[in-house]
Amino acid sequence: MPEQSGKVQTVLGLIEPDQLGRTMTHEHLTMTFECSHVPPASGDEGLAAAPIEMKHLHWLQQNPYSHHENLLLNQEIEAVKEELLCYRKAGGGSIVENTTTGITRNLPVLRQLAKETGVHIIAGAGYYVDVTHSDETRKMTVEKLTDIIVNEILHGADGTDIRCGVIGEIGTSWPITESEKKVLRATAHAQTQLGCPVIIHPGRNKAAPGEAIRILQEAGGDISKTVMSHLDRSIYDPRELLEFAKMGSYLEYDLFGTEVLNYQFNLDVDMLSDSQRVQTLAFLIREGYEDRILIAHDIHTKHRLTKYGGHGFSHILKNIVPKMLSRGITQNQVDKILIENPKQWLTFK
Ligand SMILES: CC(=O)NCCS(=O)(=O)O
Repeated sequence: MPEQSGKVQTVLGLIEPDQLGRTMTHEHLTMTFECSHVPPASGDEGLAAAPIEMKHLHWLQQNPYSHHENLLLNQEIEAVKEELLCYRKAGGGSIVENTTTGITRNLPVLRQLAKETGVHIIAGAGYYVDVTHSDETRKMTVEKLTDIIVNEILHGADGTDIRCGVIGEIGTSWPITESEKKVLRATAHAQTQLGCPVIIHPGRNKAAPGEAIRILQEAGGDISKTVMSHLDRSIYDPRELLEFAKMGSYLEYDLFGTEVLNYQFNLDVDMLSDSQRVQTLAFLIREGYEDRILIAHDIHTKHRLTKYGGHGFSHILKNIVPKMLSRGITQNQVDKILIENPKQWLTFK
């Protein structure tokens, strides 16, 4: 039985699950997102190249992926540190930092932030979406990929002795590519060996979450210990959502704070507002899924930091929790979503 059994693995070492406290299960503290750059609309090239300024903020909020500098969250370590101190003050305890290979994971920075702020940080093992896979990664067998992921959890990643505490976010596109399928199978095999938590980034299509879960399931993965991220932009129809929920994964609404008219990555999607996210949580609770819900902000660009006029890492604790309570979600259910469910998920079997 690995030493992780019954514990949660942070970048500073193993902790007791009860030490986690309120936990955001899908965030990034340092990463790059150039892989997802969207060319600006014709006429907006000047805005896309201008420094981030108050007078451009609305444009940036609506076009976050068209501004190169906005995609470099790794340049904001000091601002993120300030945010984490505020997060602690607001009652936050832990953050899952699921930056994986391909979007510039930086484990020494995560360890430094954990030491300086007292926030427990759980780092992610594995690989982001196909466009970020190296030729070497693409050529690897499932066995080789499994070994790498297991090693990132048992011994440390990126040449450090800093150990990841969760596999993911494992990136998938739509349709899921061959290289991504291998990584999903390796994820399931590593999870079988380690009894660890897994988190998946689905492609931007309503069929994507189900397909990723099916691949994991066929490879022996433990779906009850797997989180499906980004449901806010993936499955809208209530009946389809309940069909997906039956598959048994955690259901994550992790784009709290994102309010956009056009979702740049898929213009067919009407991105949920925060009010609609809260309504969806209430719906899932009524349908009996309160043990399966997780929430977060998935901050991955500069403009969502308070330094740039954004909502920051404390938005859920300061603004969304009161809204949940005012819409009939009980304090006990809020605590389940923010404390108990993350704890169950993050504890190694
Ligand atoms: C870092 C990351 O993968 N964020 C997800 C953005 S998306 O719009 O939900 O795909």
